Amino acid sequence: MTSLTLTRPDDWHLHLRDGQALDAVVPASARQMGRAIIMPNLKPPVTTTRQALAYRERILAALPEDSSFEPLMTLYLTDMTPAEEIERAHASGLVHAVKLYPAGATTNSDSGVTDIANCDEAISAMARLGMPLLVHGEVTHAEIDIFDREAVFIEQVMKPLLARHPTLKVVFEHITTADAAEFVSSAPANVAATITAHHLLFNRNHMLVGGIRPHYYCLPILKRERHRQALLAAATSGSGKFFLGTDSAPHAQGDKESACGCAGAYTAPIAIELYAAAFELAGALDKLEGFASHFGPDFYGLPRNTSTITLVRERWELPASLPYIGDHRIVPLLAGEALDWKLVG
Ligand SMILES: NC(=O)N[C@@H](CC(=O)O)C(=O)O
Ligand SMILES: [Zn+2]
Ligand SMILES: [Zn+2]
Repeated sequence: MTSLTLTRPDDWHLHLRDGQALDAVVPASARQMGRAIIMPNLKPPVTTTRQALAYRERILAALPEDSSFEPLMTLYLTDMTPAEEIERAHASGLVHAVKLYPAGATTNSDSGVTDIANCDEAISAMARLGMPLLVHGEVTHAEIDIFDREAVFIEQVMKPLLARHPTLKVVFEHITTADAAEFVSSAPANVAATITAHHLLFNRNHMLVGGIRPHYYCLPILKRERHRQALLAAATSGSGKFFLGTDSAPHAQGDKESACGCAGAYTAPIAIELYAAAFELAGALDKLEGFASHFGPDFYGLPRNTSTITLVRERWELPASLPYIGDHRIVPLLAGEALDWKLVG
C-alpha cells in the first residue's frame, strides 16, 4: 500500500501544558487530529469548570487560523471535588470527562486522589450523568514494584470501583500490560481503554539496553515484550473498547535529559505515523481507522469526524529537536530517526 486515507482521527489522551508551551505544541496536534481530550494536570491542576473553560480559551487562542481542532476539556478529580462541580462541568457541554490521578502516581499528581472512597459522591454524580472517569491506573505504594503497579491497580482499585459503580463509564488510560488488555476485553461495554503508539511499538529494552534512553521514559513505564504484543493484539482486534490516546506529554529537553528526568514521551507531531507503523507491523493497517477515528467518538457519544487525512508511504527523517518555550527545545520520540509513513494532508 502506498497511501492511506482515513476519517480524521481524534486523540483521546493529550497533554498540551499551558502558557507559551501551547504555541509550540497545539498546532502539532491540530494538524493531525480533529479533537482531543485535554489532560488537566497543570500546575495548579484544572479542578473546576471555570478553570477548564478558561484553559480551553487559551488552547483555542494557540490554534492556527484555519484550524477546526476541538479541545475536549476534563476536570482533575481531588479528594474534595463536590458533586455540584461535576454537575456544572456536565452542564457546560464543554467538559467531557473527569480524570483520576492517584496522588503521587505521575507528573503533577500531587493534588490527586489519596483514597477513592473520598470521591464517592462525585463519582456517583458522574455515573448518573454518563460522564466518563478517565483513570491513570497505577497504585503508588512504595513497596509495589514500578513494573507491577498497573496490574495491582486492577485488583485493588479498578475492580472495587466498578463493583460499587457498575454503570460508570471508565476509560483505563494508556494501558501497558496484558493484564489490563485482558481486564478491559472482558469488562462490560461501559469500560474502555486508550493505548499509546509508544506502548504498541516499544518494550522496556528500547529504554534500557545499550544505554539509558530518557525519551522512552514515561508512565506507566514500558513493559516486557509479551505485554507489547498483547497491546498490539488488542489495538488491532477490531474491538470498539480500544482506541487512540497518544499521551503525548511534552517536557523540555533539559527536563528529560537530566539526572532525574521527567516522565513523558512527546509524540504529537508524528502520532498517526507511529500508529500506522505499529498497525503495519501487525499486518493490520485495515484496522487502523476504527481504532484511530471511530471507536473513541462512539464511546464518548460524539459524532465521528467527517473530514479525512491522508498518509503516504515515504521515508523521511524526524528532526533532532523542535522549538519549545523560549530558547528551550523539545525532543520528540524517535528524534533524528526515519519514519516510513508521512501525513500529507
Ligand atoms: N505519561 C507520562 O509519563 N507523563 C504525563 C502524565 C501521565 O499521563 O501520567 C505527563 O503529564 O507528563
Ligand atoms: Zn497518566
Ligand atoms: Zn497522560
